[in-house]
Amino acid sequence: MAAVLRKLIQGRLPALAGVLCRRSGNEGHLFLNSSGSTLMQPRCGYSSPTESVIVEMDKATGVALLKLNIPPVNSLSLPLLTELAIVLDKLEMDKHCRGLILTSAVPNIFSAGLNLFDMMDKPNEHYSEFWRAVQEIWIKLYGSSLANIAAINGSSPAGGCLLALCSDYRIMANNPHFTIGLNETRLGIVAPFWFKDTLLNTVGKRTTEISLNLGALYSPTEALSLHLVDRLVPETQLLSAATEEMGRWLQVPDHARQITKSMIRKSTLEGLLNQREADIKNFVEFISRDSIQKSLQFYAQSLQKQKQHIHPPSSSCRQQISSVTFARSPWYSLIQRS
Ligand SMILES: CC/C=C\C/C=C\C/C=C\CC/C=C/CC(=O)SCCNC(=O)CCNC(=O)[C@H](O)C(C)(C)COP(=O)(O)OP(=O)(O)OC[C@H]1O[C@@H](n2cnc3c(N)ncnc32)[C@H](O)[C@@H]1OP(=O)(O)O
Repeated sequence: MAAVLRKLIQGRLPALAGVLCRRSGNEGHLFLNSSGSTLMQPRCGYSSPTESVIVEMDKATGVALLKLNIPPVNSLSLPLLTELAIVLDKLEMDKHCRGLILTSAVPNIFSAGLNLFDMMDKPNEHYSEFWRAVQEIWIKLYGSSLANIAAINGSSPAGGCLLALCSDYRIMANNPHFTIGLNETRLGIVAPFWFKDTLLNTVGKRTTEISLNLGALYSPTEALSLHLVDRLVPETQLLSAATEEMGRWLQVPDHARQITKSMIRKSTLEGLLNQREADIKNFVEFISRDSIQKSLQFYAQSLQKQKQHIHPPSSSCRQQISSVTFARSPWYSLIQRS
């Protein structure tokens, strides 16, 4: 496979030779070194010692089912991101693995996005390490050489939505209680340029403009209409639909699909790979501001207060979800106080 890729890239697609990996420091994935040789490590097994990332490998099909398993909401903490990075590397290095289905083991939640507490009241060194780990996961997932399908079986705000956006295809459970979107502005923070680019590549400029500025969270039906997700299925059929869809992706020879994916995603990946350190510096400077810390604190408190004051949404009325989501915004807290 490495030989085929080398030949194709050196012989027929010289422009692709030497892309991406020189600055990435990532082994495997779609990154090739300047001589066109792959940077994959020797094959090895994989398992997650703490079971916060469950991997079920179907040896017959070469498809790995990866379930995030950090109750209550699969928030992406530094330990989870670190563990996920190790698992992704191992899958990428496994010569038998061709496809990855990403889902959640936590009922009703795909992922609540970045762990708020990793961005609050911490020293700058922690923010820096945390942001590097977030970047790493995006680079590994968005640049993965595996066919990657997200089986979105619950709510998926912010960083959770980003995880799904990294996939090649998104199938969501058609449950009106679930929401998905990049809601960062509602927390008083800003989605970084590479979150924005990933959304832009998926849904186009106008939808990105509206979604990001408003911090919009969408129901599955709305997400489908915006092409934020590709397909809706009843919850009970989600994994079988993802497996069936994976079959379609695996019918294409790996090298052809991988090079095609690399061509399409290369410039977006380079956008971050070319300025990782500057992006980390920017994040640390931004997140450590007093005003941003206050916004995050309001937001985290409002999440906890919701528990005390608002019953969890039990009816099928989507309006209720929207108002709960809005009520969690720090700005709403401020309006309420004034
Ligand atoms: C000039 C500047 C230019 C550029 C900027 C530079 C850099 C960029 C800067 C910053 C960008 C940072 C990017 C961040 C992206 C993110 O991902 S931020 C996280 C956003 N996440 C959310 O908004 C989701 C919040 N959670 C929810 O909406 C709900 O919890 C959810 C719908 C997921 C589930 O609802 P429900 O089942 O009712 O559960 P609860 O709400 O009751 O929650 C259960 C407990 O979990 C805690 N929790 C929820 N979300 C998080 C989280 N993200 N992190 C940590 N903890 C979380 C919640 O508080 C409850 O805790 P408790 O049991 O009360 O202790």
